[in-house]
Formats: sequence, structure tokens, C-alpha cells
Amino acid sequence: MIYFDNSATTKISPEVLTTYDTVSQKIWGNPSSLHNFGEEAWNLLEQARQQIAKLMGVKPSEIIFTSGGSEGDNWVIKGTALAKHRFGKHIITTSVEHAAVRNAMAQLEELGFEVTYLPVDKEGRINPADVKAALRPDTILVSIMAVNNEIGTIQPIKEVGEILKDYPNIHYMVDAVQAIGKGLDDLVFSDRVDFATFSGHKFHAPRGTGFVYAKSGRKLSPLIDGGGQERTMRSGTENTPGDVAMARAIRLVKENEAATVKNEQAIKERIYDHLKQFDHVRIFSGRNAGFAPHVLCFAIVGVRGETIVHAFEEQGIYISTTSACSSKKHAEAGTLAAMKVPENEATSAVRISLGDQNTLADADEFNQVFDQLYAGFQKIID
Ligand SMILES: Cc1ncc(COP(=O)(O)O)c(C=O)c1O
Repeated sequence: MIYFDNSATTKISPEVLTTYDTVSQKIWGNPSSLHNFGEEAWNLLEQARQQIAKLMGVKPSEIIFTSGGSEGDNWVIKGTALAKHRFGKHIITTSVEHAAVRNAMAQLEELGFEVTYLPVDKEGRINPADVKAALRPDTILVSIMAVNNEIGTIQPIKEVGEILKDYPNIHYMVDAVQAIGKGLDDLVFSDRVDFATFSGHKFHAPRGTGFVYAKSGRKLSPLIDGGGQERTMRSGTENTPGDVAMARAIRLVKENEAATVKNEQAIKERIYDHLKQFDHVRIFSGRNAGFAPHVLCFAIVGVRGETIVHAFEEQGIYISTTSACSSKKHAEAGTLAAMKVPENEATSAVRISLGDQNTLADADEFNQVFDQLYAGFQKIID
């Protein structure tokens, strides 16, 4: 089996599972309880927070644990709206965000907020000048993803940050869910970024874990009120085993980051160079440094994306249509539509997303299977 769907989710790593298991069995007290058993859990949770903060180069108090990327995105967007609506109701985002951002914005629009959706170019990238042009006295938030989950485009996070330095009151959020472990921390934690969102299951941590980087001094309203956990920012009994296991997963990711990026880039290039030889193939991801190393989106024009996914599945290779979230709903590919890719190409699009367990041998096997399938598809296309 070759698993090329790592942007959808990753397998929990054995070491991380051991940590989860050990903490669940041995240190299962409630971190808020006053007794020793609770204190032990509290200390472990704070140690996990410190480890993550150290690896990310930020302060422990700036790490807030959540249940994943969707929660983080919703919290920062709606938490900003709640905290700052008296100052303005205008938000700027891109036309290629994940549904967690897109749908949170849509909800705010129903409540009277105005959202500017920035256009993208042929590579799915916004122009920072468009951010500047869209800024208004009532703008409270600019939200831009670091790495696009459908085609892997890296957005100009730093350039937008430079523009926002002249607008210190505006919150700047980066959805960094697809950026972790891809050599992009310099971008995600560049100095003007106020908030960044992360999801544990994208980097071999347990499902239902994640965190938000929230810069000191920036105000967000909580969305989940209750017992005041996470310094009142996110109530609910803490997921101690999950969060401690996630800290371990980040340590592992960081230890191997440079090698992983190199390996994923090499696999991507091997497949890219193979695919580009075929007449009916259209590749949407770039091979250059403007794209993350792990995502490769392409179409066999004339064959539906679902058909391609199932044909590879029959050969033991797992890929996806452009995003796991939209694939079941048959939604048209948001990013490709924003790039003005013709509909017949967009409906043929599929995504390969690599992880640290993939090898060049996987790429060779994929290319071989591709040749067989393409020969079969040619009958449908011609
Ligand atoms: C860019 C991006 N943001 C947010 C999410 C949502 O993350 P989660 O699955 O942890 O809710 C995803 C998931 O694919 C994503 O790719």
C-alpha cells in the first residue's frame, strides 16, 4: 500500500501512541484538580506547552491547545470578530482558503460583517498589493493560509506582514495547518503574524489535538466558555494525553524536518517530471520553491477525479480528489475555480500529498501504475 493522502490525515506514530497510552493510563487526573494527582497532570501539560513553544521559538503562554485546525480557524476569526466588532466589521481573506476559514467568514457575513476575498493568479497566489488596496479604516482582521491544501501554493505571508506593519491594530492570522514540518516556520512565525493555527493529525499526533499560536498582547474573545481552562481562552477539561503526545509528535517532526523536506521534494519532482510528458495531463502545482514540497495536484483531463482516485485505489495507492473535505460532497474545487481553471480540468483534478514515510521507490511505483492506468483511460479520452 502506498499512502499519498497525508494532507488529509496521517497515521499516528508508534512513539506518539505510546506517549498517549502511558499518560492516559498513568497520569489521568484532571489538571484543574487541587490534589497531587491533578497537579502531576497539570505539570505534564505545561511541560508539553513549553516544549512546543521552544520548538516554535515562541513563549509558552502564546500556545493555546485546541481540538484541531477547524477549531483554531473558527476561534481566531470569530474571536476577533467578537473582540473587535466595535472598531470595525471588515475582514480580508483569500479566495482559496480551507472550508474552515471560508465557512467561518460566511457566518460572519450573515451577521453583518463584510469580507473581501482576494483573487489569485495562475499559481493560486495572492498579490500583496491587493491586500494593501483592500485595507479600510474598519478592517479588523487579515487571514491568509500559509500553504494551500489543494495545490500546495505558498502565500506571501511575510510581504503581507510588511504591509500590515503600518496597521498595528489589525489582527493578522495565518492558517498554518499544511505548513508544519515543511521548513516554513520562518514564514509562519514572521514578526507581524499575530495568530497561527495548527492541527495535530496532520503530523502524526492523535486526532482531536491542535494548537493556536496567539501573540501576547493580542485580544481574542473565547468561543468556548466554561471552567476557564487555557487561561480562560478555551474552556473544557484539557486533553492531557493528546496534548502531551502532540508535543512528542512535533519533536519528532522537527528532528527530521530538513531530511523530510528534501525527500518529499525529490519524490514530488520524480512524479512531476514523469506526469508532464503526457498530453492529457495538466499539472496545477509548481515544482519550484513557491510551492510546498508535499502537495502535487494534477488532472488527466477528460477523466473524473473520482474515477482516477478509485483506479489508483484498486492498485493499492491512496490519493484524493483535491481536498478530503470537499471530495465526499462533490463540491467544485475551490482553489482551482479561483485560479480560473476550466471546469472540465477542475473536475479531473486529483491530489497526491506526501509524508515523511514515503520514498522514491513509492514514486517509481506510482509512475508505473500511472502508465498502465493512463493507457486504459486513453480509450475514454480519445
Ligand atoms: C489548510 C487547512 N486548514 C484547516 C484544516 C482543518 O483542520 P482539521 O482537520 O484539524 O480540523 C485543514 C484540513 O485539511 C487544512 O488543510
